[in-house]
Amino acid sequence: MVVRAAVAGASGYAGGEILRLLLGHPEIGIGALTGGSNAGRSLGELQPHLAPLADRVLAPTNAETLAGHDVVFLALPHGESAAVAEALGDGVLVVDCGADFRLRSAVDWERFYGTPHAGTWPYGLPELPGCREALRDTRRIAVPGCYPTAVSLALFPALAAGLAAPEAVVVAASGTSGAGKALKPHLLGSEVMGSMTPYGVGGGHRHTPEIAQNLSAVAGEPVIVSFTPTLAPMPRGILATCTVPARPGTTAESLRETYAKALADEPFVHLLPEGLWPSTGTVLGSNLVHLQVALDEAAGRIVVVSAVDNLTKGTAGGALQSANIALGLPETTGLPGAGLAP
Ligand SMILES: NC(=O)C1=CN([C@@H]2O[C@H](COP(=O)(O)OP(=O)(O)OC[C@H]3O[C@@H](n4cnc5c(N)ncnc54)[C@H](OP(=O)(O)O)[C@@H]3O)[C@@H](O)[C@H]2O)C=CC1
Ligand SMILES: CC(=O)N[C@@H](CCC(=O)OP(=O)(O)O)C(=O)O
Repeated sequence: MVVRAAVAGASGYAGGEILRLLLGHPEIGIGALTGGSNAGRSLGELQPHLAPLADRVLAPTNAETLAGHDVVFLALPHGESAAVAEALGDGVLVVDCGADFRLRSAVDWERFYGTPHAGTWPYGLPELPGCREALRDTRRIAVPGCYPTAVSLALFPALAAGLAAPEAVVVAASGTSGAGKALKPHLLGSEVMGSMTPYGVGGGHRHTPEIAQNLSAVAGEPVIVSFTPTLAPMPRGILATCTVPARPGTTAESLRETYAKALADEPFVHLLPEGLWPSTGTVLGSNLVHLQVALDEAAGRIVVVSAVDNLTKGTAGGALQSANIALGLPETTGLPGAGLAP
């Protein structure tokens, strides 16, 4: 075991998923585990599914408890990462699952998060053009938001190939774990079970500028994004339905060929066989992204549907995939390439 990793926020959903994946990673050993209000409690009490780590006690989250590791995964609320990362020094690989270092625009950051912008780190979505190269040898990684992962991977091939005009409309459903483990009154079982509702409607969701940033970079021009998230009565998973206007000359064949070519070498992002549509169930617990494309000729729009597990490829798996690249390991090491079915 050559690499030692600490996980801050080990009592949360994202931290727990990072640990589940690290338990199966042959090159990374698990060092310190830290929490916030749960510091001092054992992981067995908090994350009983992580049986091999049941006796590990959570330390408080600070520079002392996180020091002495090669990699530190931060799975903390927004705004908590900058101070911790600064105290860790430049030689440590810091992988931040929070939003703090994702956006390039300080104006967008302040508008959507309401605090001063901490900075911008290499973006942990290797499949986006240019991102994989920027992750090699970096010591800082900003893990994308779960919706931006699902949406950016769905639309980048069409925009990069010039098949689509730069106006995306996205409606995406997420499982409740996307909101984290802390108690939220609108997320009680009786509010969520058997019911669906949108939120952040009208451009208010903080993932809107992150999606626009990613798509604009691949399109080479500003992409306007209308994004409507919805909450679905399931613990995990995102299903994103994304549409963009088809440019004249785009055909169903050219669309399919473009996606097949763009994704041919990707280990985790798969264009499903024709006629088969993505479902959250089939990617559950895996680092997979399933896509399907169609040309709606009557509406003149390209339709792309993507499915990801928000906690795996949408957070912890994406974090580990990017960390593998930064550490010089094969990108797929320790990552589940198959989902659970049924
Ligand atoms: N859930 C998801 O699908 C996704 C999450 N993320 C990001 O990952 C990060 C973690 O999210 P998630 O796991 O869902 O959230 P949770 O609420 O489940 O977990 C939050 C974790 O942070 C700890 N924590 C809270 N406040 C503090 C503090 N002030 N100082 C130190 N530790 C603290 C908590 O500790 P304790 O419980 O001990 O108080 C807990 O371990 C967030 O930035 C989130 O945006 C990113 C993509 C998707
Ligand atoms: C269902 C749900 O509430 N999902 C979260 C997104 C989770 C995510 O990607 O997280 P961060 O950008 O916060 O890291 C939300 O909409 O705020």
